Amino acid sequence: MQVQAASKAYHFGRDRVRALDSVSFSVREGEFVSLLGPSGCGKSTLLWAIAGLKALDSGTVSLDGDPILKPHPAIACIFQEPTLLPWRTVAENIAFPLELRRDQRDGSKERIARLIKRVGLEGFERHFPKALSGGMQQRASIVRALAAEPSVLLMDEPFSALDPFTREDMNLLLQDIWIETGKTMILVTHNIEEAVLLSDRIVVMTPRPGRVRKVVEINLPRPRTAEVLTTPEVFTLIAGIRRAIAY
Ligand SMILES: Nc1ncnc2c1ncn2[C@@H]1O[C@H](COP(=O)(O)OP(=O)(O)OP(=O)(O)O)[C@@H](O)[C@H]1O
Repeated sequence: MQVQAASKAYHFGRDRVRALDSVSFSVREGEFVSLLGPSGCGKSTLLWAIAGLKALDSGTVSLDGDPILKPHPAIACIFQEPTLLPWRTVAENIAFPLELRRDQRDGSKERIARLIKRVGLEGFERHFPKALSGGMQQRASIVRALAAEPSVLLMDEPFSALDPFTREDMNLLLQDIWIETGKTMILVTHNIEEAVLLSDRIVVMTPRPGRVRKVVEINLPRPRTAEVLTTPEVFTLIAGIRRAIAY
């Protein structure tokens, strides 16, 4: 995945907000990269452009050399809100994107059943979303996103509406899924600890206009647990990232 000189401004009336200014970075296949920065630095704008859901003013996004100008079957997204359809059961919600694409590949049912079990939703397939907790709804969103076997998973603050304990559980689940599936993952977050726990590299962004301030490699062994965040080495790392954001 390649982002090259991505720029975008929003206009409303006579005002103009430069959301992104010549942002460039690349993500290797199978890599976990976080886009980290304060509110308003253009993280969501950038992620939506990578998803093919928002047009850039200039610059390009490409996957294996193909320009991304509209949603791409190899790229799936998970948003802050679970966005499950309230009138469909968990199983029907998960199958929905495949239905829309008329994707009837052999083994979809088995794959979905395996994923449901993997995220701990076995037994809840016939429940409606409102009967599930926020964490369970996001588990269903993860399965829905993975059901069509994308190669890239984009996530826009997927756990920020959850309580801290559930959030930690979800982070560890996501790490396990990343290790098991080897998918390329790009996470938007403003939580430094979350970014350090999960990422191979963190792209630290500046606010208005959003630019790349620095790219930080996280060379901690995996699988990582929350304890990794309490070591002096990681403490220093987090302080450095915090300084980079504040400066
Ligand atoms: N549709 C829009 N119209 C006008 N301005 C917008 C629009 N969407 C975003 N912006 C502005 O562009 C800038 C970047 O917004 P964006 O949502 O991409 O940032 P963000 O880093 O994801 O913020 P947050 O962490 O608060 O979600 C902000 O200043 C925001 O106010």
